[in-house]
Amino acid sequence: MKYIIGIGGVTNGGKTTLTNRLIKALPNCCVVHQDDFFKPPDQIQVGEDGFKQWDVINALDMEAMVNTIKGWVENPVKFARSHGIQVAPTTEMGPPENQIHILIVEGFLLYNYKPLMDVYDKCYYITIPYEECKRRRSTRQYTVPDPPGLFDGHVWPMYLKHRAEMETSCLPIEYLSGLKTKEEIYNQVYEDIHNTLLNRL
Ligand SMILES: Nc1ncnc2c1ncn2[C@@H]1O[C@H](COP(=O)(O)OP(=O)(O)O)[C@@H](O)[C@H]1O
Ligand SMILES: NC(=O)c1ccc[n+]([C@@H]2O[C@H](COP(=O)(O)O)[C@@H](O)[C@H]2O)c1
Repeated sequence: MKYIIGIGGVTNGGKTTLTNRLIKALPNCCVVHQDDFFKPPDQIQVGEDGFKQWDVINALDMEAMVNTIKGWVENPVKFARSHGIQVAPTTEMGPPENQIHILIVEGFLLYNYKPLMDVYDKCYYITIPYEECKRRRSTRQYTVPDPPGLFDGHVWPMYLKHRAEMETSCLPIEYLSGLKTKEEIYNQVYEDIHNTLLNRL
């Protein structure tokens, strides 16, 4: 059985932190990070506001991201092996039809791109309020550092726009408060996934 989990949400909400905890705990679990698909800086458009437009879907090579996910869907064992992830032997997992393969797709713009909308079996979305987001973001080092004013001029307005867009889609999204402790968020999600997978097997 294949199971694809989306961990979306606002920048610095705690997506990577949660994902890293889950991949350690879940069996045969691979991950695709949306951040790995950012185009190089010279291909990022500059908006009328003078800022490079990093927080839009065009800043990402979404075709490559979709192809990576398709690669996992076609052959999760091969995908895991080529990414250095140990696959449990079939004997440990029971018959092949009971073998679970999990893919976590993590990123800030997961639910705003049509070709990806129906790949997820479960959609999580982490939120934190403006002040906390700005505080966490101010300590974060990206490959390209944020110029002064980027958060208020581009990052936060784009987040609000994309979130509103996402909410008009029919995706069943489970919201998580990124203000809870890392442990609480992990426990909540782990239990949820665990119960869902037990019911499906
Ligand atoms: N539940 C949490 N409570 C407080 N700080 C958190 C929590 N989750 C993550 N952080 C911190 O917030 C920052 C961004 O976390 P990260 O997981 O990289 O976010 P994202 O992948 O959503 O951008 C890091 O410094 C991380 O330690
Ligand atoms: N990884 C990169 O190359 C890069 C460069 C510039 C900005 N960013 C920022 O990354 C953010 C998304 O990633 P997080 O959700 O991990 O914060 C966006 O808000 C974007 O502004 C990433």
